[in-house]
Amino acid sequence: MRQMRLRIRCCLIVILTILSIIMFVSFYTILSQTHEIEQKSNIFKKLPDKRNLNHHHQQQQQQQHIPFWQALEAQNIYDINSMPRNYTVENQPNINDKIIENLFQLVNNHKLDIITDKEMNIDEFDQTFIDTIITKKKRKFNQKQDNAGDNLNTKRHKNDEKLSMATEKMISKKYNRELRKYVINTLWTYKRKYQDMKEINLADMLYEKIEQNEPEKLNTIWFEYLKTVTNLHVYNTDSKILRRILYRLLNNEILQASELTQGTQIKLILELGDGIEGLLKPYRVPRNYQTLPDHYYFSDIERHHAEIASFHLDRVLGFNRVPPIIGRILNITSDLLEHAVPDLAKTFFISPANNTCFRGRCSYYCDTGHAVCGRPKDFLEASLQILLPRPPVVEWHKITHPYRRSYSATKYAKWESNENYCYDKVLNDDYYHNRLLLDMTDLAAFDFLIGNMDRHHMMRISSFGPNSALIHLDNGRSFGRYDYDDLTILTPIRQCCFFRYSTFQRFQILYKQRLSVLLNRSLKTERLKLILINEHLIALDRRLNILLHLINDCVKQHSVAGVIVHDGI
Ligand SMILES: Nc1ncnc2c1ncn2[C@@H]1O[C@H](COP(=O)(O)OP(=O)(O)OP(=O)(O)O)[C@@H](O)[C@H]1O
Ligand SMILES: [Mn+2]
Repeated sequence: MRQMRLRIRCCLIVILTILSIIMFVSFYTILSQTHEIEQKSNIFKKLPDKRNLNHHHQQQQQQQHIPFWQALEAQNIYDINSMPRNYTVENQPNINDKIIENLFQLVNNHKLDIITDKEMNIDEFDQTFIDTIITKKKRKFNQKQDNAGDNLNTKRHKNDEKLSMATEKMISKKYNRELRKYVINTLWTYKRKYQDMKEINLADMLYEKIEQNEPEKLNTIWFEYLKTVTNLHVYNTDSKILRRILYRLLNNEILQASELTQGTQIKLILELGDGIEGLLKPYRVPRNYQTLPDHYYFSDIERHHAEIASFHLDRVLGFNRVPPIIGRILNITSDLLEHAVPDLAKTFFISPANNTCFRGRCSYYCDTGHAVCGRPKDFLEASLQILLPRPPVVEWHKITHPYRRSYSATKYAKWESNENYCYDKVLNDDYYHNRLLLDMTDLAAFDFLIGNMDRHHMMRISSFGPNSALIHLDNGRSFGRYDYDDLTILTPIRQCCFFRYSTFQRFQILYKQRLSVLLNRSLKTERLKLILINEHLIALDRRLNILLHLINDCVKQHSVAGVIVHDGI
């Protein structure tokens, strides 16, 4: 009997030991996985960003470990802990709220929205003066174009400086004044011409083509969405379709993945069924990664979260010119590799860390050293944007931005040295005597807020005809700095001193209700967490203030009616 008891006890002890070993092993495995997550931040602690070396010690103490249970919740745990959070803003502006309030009052007193043509408070411009000067200047400009070729080289740059100095002398301030009046007049004429025009939508425009070639697409959600893509915007906030199309982007099964060869950095086209095609840009860098100090805007890596944030900001600003986009988590193997066309499939591999990667074939960052890899294994965050119909179905206008940067480390663009550039090149050109001018200033305001220096072209659907809004594509190189506001992005507004009335009114509301609060609210609807870190939100409020100060400077110089234009849009 005693022996029996002893045996039972022994058995119990053995079972308990085995159980505790199993528990210990499984607990260790879970812990070590969390440890893997936390290790990343440790790596960054050992290798601080050079710019922040002086702050580094401080920040090291500030960085805290994220508890295990929080780590399970936060998908972007790498992002949250990966880099120092302390910073000082460079070129901090002198902001005065009173100036902004006064500006609002001044503009509101003008009641630009109810002024009729007759009451327009702009003096008659001198038509003959404009005519003679414009023809002269056009001839001169064409000559310059012919002489210098199309390259932005230093030699030409020096030449231009001489020429533009001469031009400036020849064409007096009077010319600029007359030209400004003339442009405002053309915009009023434009308004009169188009204000009663019905919006055109893509569904109506493409109906026959689709009925002939792919009639099955007429009953899709995609076709419903096309009804809301018009010459004025690429979605309708009031329509249920926006929610439905975002839902499809987020949840539809991926049927095929291929690489979009246009552009420089990796992006995939995903076929999503229901007629929908999506443009995917993958996770590349953490949310608080700042553009490397030695990188020009044209070397900067594209950020999927910047694309998503830009969509939300554009919507908050009331433009509705960024095609709908969502953040989505994908499985690299089952969502992408298993549906990849052969050319793309060839570029997949398993990394030494056992993560699935692909590198694609694009011209920038498409080598094994810069591959897109799962973190961990197959887990990939990406942005997915609806792909609008492209040529030959729909014709696009790709307009070289007059304020395009030089895309070279050694060369300058003309607008950088010629303060009269807007009058010389933009206001002078009847190509801009329509909505394009104020679309361009809208875009400059948008780009300044998001910190995008990479706006080399302006895109619009030309099939809509001349009254067609710009479409704000390609915002991946924005939100690169939160500690620096690049004032040169505002050059179109500073030099032209024009701004759209409706945009100004919207900005007034956003200023009063706080842009960062409204944007953050919009971002909360996103599935991916923490699209913009707080530092970027703070920067947005700061930049809106700077922009309003700039408009105030313009108004001081040219009066309200000479700057703020109500073009009916
Ligand atoms: N949502 C979209 N709908 C339709 N076409 C699109 C869309 N997004 C991008 N495109 C087309 O694909 C081209 C390349 O996309 P994007 O500009 O985002 O890539 P990129 O690598 O940044 O290009 P680049 O190097 O020229 O700046 C665009 O110029 C445009 O013609
Ligand atoms: Mn680009």
